[in-house]
Amino acid sequence: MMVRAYIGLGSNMGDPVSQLEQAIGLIQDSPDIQVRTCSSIYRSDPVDYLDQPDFYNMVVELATTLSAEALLRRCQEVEQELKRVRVIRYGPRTMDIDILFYDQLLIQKEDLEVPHPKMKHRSFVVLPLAEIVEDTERFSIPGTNENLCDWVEQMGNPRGILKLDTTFMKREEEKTNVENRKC
Ligand SMILES: Nc1ncnc2c1ncn2[C@@H]1O[C@H](COP(=O)(O)OP(=O)(O)OP(=O)(O)O)[C@@H](O)[C@H]1O
Ligand SMILES: Nc1nc2c(c(=O)[nH]1)N=C(CO)CN2
Repeated sequence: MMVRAYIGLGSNMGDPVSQLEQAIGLIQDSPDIQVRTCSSIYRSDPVDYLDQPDFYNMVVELATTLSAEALLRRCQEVEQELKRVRVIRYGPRTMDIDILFYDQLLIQKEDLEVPHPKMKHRSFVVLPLAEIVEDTERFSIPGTNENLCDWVEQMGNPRGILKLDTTFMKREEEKTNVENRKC
């Protein structure tokens, strides 16, 4: 059965923009996975562990016949192929891939929690997600009474995040507030 899934990608070591591009290429080349839509790339201040470079994040919509567990394994293989180095928890990494949503499923296993538990308050996930979801109000969050539009509204205008103009663009820009026009 073909299922819609959303993944979040992040990188803050090496050449993040090129690594995001490579990760999407590897995912697209996987049997049983199609890349449907990619958000813009967002550059943001690190959260949780602050003493590390800015992150480059994006969200991608997939169509897949893989189970959620098999999709997680494939995402972990792609992380490995990009030589992910992780020394410090929440610290710098060449590639981090999280499964945000897998259809409307609620999964609570030791090695896989979907919807991803931390994403609600992470502007670098919610904003790119809202960019590629057609109707944020109709996008309900499994396990809650909320929809994506509620999350966007609760977030207000987050600081320290910049949407890059072009996907896969390499340009240093001054960080400003991202204007939050969805909903
Ligand atoms: N939805 C999910 N997507 C990806 N990994 C998940 C998910 N839920 C649980 N995990 C588990 O998280 C484990 C550790 O992930 P990782 O090392 O990337 O954490 P982290 O990136 O440091 O922290 P964060 O959870 O804040 O992204 C993985 O081995 C995986 O089994
Ligand atoms: N801005 C930003 N900060 C982070 C990120 C990330 O992807 N983007 N990932 C982390 C580890 O999960 C910790 N902090």
